[in-house]
Amino acid sequence: MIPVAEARERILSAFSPLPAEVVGLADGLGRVTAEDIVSRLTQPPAAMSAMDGYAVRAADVGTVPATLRRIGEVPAGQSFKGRVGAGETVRIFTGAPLPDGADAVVIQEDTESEGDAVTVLHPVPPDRHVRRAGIDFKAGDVGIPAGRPLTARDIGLAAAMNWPWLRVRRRPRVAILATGDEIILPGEPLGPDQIVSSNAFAIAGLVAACGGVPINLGVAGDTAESLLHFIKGGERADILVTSGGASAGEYDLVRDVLGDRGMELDFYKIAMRPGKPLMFGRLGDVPVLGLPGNPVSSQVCAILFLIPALRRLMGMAIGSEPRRKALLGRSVKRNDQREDYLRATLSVDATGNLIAKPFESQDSSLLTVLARADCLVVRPPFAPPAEAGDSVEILPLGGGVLSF
Ligand SMILES: Nc1nc2c(c(=O)[nH]1)N[C@H]1C(S)=C(S)[C@@H](COP(=O)(O)OP(=O)(O)OC[C@H]3O[C@@H](n4cnc5c(N)ncnc54)[C@H](O)[C@@H]3O)O[C@H]1N2
Ligand code: MOO
Repeated sequence: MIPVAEARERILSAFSPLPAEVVGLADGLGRVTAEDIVSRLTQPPAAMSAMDGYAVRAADVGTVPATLRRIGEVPAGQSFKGRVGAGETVRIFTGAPLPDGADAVVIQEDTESEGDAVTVLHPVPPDRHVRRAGIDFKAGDVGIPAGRPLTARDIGLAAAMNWPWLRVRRRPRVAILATGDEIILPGEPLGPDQIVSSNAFAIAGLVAACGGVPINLGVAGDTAESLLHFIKGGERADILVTSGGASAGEYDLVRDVLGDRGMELDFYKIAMRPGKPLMFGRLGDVPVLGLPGNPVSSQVCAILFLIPALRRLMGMAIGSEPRRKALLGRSVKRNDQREDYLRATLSVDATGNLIAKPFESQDSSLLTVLARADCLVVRPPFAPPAEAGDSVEILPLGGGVLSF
């Protein structure tokens, strides 16, 4: 059994960023930038009015009331051809360029006008209600760095920087194969002793949520023939993920069958609970991640190992997962040699502390517990017993809220 951190490193070292592709801006949401997005323009391109009112020379309205002569107007999208001289003003609108000579804008509510005479009732300092050229960004500025999954806000910024298309990483194709004679698909007629496949669907959801393309290969039976037949569908994938058939029984064939087929095994078995019989190897050009069959083991391993692999394929930085600290909501026993990932709820107590309360049962078959968990409490190998109130490390789980 190798430690969790080593398994993660070995998996990561098998992946490098996928080639880039060009997508239309509107299709960029969630895609990962393959290069810095550099502005093609300066924004605003010139000094602009932030208000509807009058462009003035601040020096002219230091003492009020001050009556100025209106010499023209400038709506947004046009520019004033002349120059504002002493005692003069130009009617201006929000988003219009400030005329030469003016250095401030008086909002129209602070003026009275009669014919060409505009009386300013309140003084303004230079630059009041003026947005100077380039205060948002300048041509050549990096707006969005490479390796960032694009939010709706980023798309808006890229559009403002005048990009109709973007270079992003190709989405990783993840072939997912469930295994087991007892496994059927949701909705199929259910025979006695059969189990409905949840793993492949949960993994597919995770892949899609992370920006990958899940390819569901179906369910292989517990024979070499069946496995070999089904894995063919994974040939053009960026990674093949299997679920089940990973442990010690006579029907747990994945490692042996893929081995006979030429898979180079990198490692098998890690010091982790749930997820001990994790396997990683390479079949031809395709990395293979063999997840255990137990549903919680399968999903927790996908969170810990498949997500970082996808991030690397998409050229994203691989930091450590977003781990945080919380206080235990109940006591836990000493840990053995396997790093433990306990399913737990998160809440905030009356004094504002984050409380992680592990579920009483941590059996790796319990899908209800996993679905209701807000985080995983990480217990290092050989951690001593811990009491309610002790500080622990947690790995928050995403909760159905779209990131925008
Ligand atoms: N003698 C030993 N037995 C087991 C060991 C061991 O070290 N020695 N390890 C245990 C651990 S830990 C795990 S985890 C499981 C992993 O088993 P497999 O990967 O071989 O998985 P299966 O036997 O195929 O299935 C286990 C369990 O999960 C259900 N399953 C399988 N696929 C799916 C699916 N797609 N959707 C939902 N549920 C699925 C399957 O019906 C079984 O109940 O092995 C222990 N045994
Ligand atoms: O590792 Mo198994 O995943 O303990 O159930």
